[in-house]
Amino acid sequence: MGLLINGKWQDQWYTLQNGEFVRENAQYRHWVTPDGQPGPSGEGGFTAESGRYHLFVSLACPWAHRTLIFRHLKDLQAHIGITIVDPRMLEHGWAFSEISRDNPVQDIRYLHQLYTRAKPDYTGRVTVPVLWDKQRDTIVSNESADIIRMFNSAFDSLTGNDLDFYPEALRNEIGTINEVVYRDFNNGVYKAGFATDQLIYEKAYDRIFNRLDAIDDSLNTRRYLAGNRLTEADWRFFTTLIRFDAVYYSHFKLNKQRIEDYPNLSNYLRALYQISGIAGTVNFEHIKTHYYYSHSTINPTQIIPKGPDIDYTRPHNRVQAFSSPG
Ligand SMILES: N[C@@H](CCC(=O)N[C@@H](CS)C(=O)NCC(=O)O)C(=O)O
Repeated sequence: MGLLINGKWQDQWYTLQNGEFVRENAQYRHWVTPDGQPGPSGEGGFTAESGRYHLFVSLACPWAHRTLIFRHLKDLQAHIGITIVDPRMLEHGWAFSEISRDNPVQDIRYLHQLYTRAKPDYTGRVTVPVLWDKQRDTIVSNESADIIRMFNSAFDSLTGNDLDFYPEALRNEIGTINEVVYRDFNNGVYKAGFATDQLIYEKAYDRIFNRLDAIDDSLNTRRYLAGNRLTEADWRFFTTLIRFDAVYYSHFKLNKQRIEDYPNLSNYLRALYQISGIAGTVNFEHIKTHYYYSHSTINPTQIIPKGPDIDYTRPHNRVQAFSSPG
């Protein structure tokens, strides 16, 4: 675990601010667009082309997981390759192991070498996911929220897949949901888990379970977070939800209750998991290994729990609950 300072790797744990983990903003915010025009941020010149871009991901990471889900939902597998890092993130940070022989960037062992290849004096954290441009030999984006939006539409004319998880009419609603779900849940679990101050931990814990209670209630009348349509808001929520009972409940001390114990959330989670191809993006071995083995300040023995034993393929009630009577 560490970061780059002026292009030099330093092995160190997160620097907290008065006991609180504060996430660093992603530094690469360019956009792939259909014609290479600049997107909402960064420079232009990143035209959507088959085989030009490559994703570096961890199967453990909830942020990287979003990009894998969108690569699948939008039929981008044949157009965008992936390299999966080793789940154990230790003194060199994310590293490539024998499972990542398909790395298009040769002669690198660690992800930080990809960052310094793009910018030799890079200063900052070295995170997954990374969307890499093989043609310009640089990073397009290391922000999952942007990458899923590019995947949602930029390659549509190549794939012929025009499924839209960020529909114009729901954008305000999706934005509002994303903001609170990020603050209280996606990032909230890290705030609780990495806290070195009791009150900071308890504040994050309360926010998480208040938010889960509210969403569980809202799922009584809404099939998905933004109403009756499946959107990016659900997929951003899903990647934290699916890790909760296996990791966050115990490793991050979020043990008020499990997602399994929520009537609506547990069914909603299984419904998303059972959408075609999604289970294939979920790898509990990588997920558990990463957190329990890499966070040695939290789990110094590096013992990885065997359980839990939850069957996400068992039936859910979401279709039945939302089919109109008669
Ligand atoms: N804003 C980024 C956050 C990505 C992120 O924090 N990834 C974690 C893994 S789950 C990481 O690579 N952490 C390494 C580090 O912070 O040193 C995104 O959503 O893409």
